[in-house]
Amino acid sequence: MRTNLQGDKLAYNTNKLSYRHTRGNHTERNYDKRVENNDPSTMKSKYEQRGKWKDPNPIYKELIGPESVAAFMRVNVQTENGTPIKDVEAFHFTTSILFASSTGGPGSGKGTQCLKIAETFGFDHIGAGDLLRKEIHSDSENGAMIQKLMKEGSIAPSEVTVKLIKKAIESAENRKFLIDGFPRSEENRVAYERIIGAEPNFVLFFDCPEEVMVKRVLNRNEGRVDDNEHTVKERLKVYKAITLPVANHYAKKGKLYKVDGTGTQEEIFERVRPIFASLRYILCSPAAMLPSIYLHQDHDFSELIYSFLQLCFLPN
Ligand SMILES: Nc1ncnc2c1ncn2[C@@H]1O[C@H](COP(=O)(O)OP(=O)(O)O)[C@@H](O)[C@H]1O
Ligand SMILES: O=c1ccn([C@@H]2O[C@H](COP(=O)(O)OP(=O)(O)O)[C@@H](O)[C@H]2O)c(=O)[nH]1
Repeated sequence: MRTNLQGDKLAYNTNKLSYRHTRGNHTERNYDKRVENNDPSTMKSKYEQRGKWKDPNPIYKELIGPESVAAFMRVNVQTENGTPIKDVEAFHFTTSILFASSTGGPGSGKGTQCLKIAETFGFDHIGAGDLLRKEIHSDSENGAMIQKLMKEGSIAPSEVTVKLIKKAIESAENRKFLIDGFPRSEENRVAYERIIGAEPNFVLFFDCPEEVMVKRVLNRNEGRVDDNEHTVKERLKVYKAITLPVANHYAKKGKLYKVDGTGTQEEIFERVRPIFASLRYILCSPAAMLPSIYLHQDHDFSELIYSFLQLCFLPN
């Protein structure tokens, strides 16, 4: 038995801190058993023996980094009688910032779906094209140049777009961003990583046949300078030559989530929803995730969490 700074009796020694448990006993024997059962390597081999082990979905590997898990532990470690241990480093909780991106051809439905995602799952929606259009209408020094490039179906200089995205991120209160229609080129991607200092945690890709995209663009009717037959042809060329390779880059990293972009808006959203539904559970309610797992100070918690997620929430 040890005491902390407030004089509370700690249930176990420092590397056996008890984790608040809604059921069961906090006896030392019970605790040891639980540590053994929930130890990542034990857990993995147990499920491997049963032929049930699958590598976790890469989305979650990205999201639940050791940093957020460590913070999670600090907040939740408690004494035997349930009062928080106050000499544990800090009581703040920091979830990793989540950056999601969407890509796909013009008219593939990115904007429409991203708005629904943002509304349903509490993301800040940052439309790269929207930011550029605002810039055109704000009479900024770059406005005329951006308008010319848009009309040609080309891509604006990366520095300009990334700085606008950065500003939008900085002025948002949220920690979850959905950056729509970006990155559109390899140069965009590199500039984003350099200026923002992060890469998207995952990228949604709306897969849509060309004729469907063209039809949607020509019916968009929002008065855009680039929604005409000539420009849409140019945009499709740019998309195939310059944007698709970036999507392939993310695919190789296991970050690309391809969504069939045909059908009604509702049908598409039902394909997107499961991806974000499980994310929401993880991001909004980390404390709800691990009600019965004891944590061991020296462990790499991320593996433990991956195992848990894999067993409980992931469909495959
Ligand atoms: N599933 C859909 N079926 C029919 N029209 C759609 C669908 N999704 C979006 N649209 C319409 O098609 C146009 C292009 O969609 P948008 O979301 O702006 O695409 P993107 O952002 O990829 O260019 C818009 O007018 C939108 O209302
Ligand atoms: O990161 C971006 C996003 C958009 N655009 C420009 O804005 C236009 C419209 O893009 P948006 O995503 O709004 O529409 P979409 O092409 O998907 O219909 C593109 O063709 C580009 O000219 C750009 O240069 N960089």
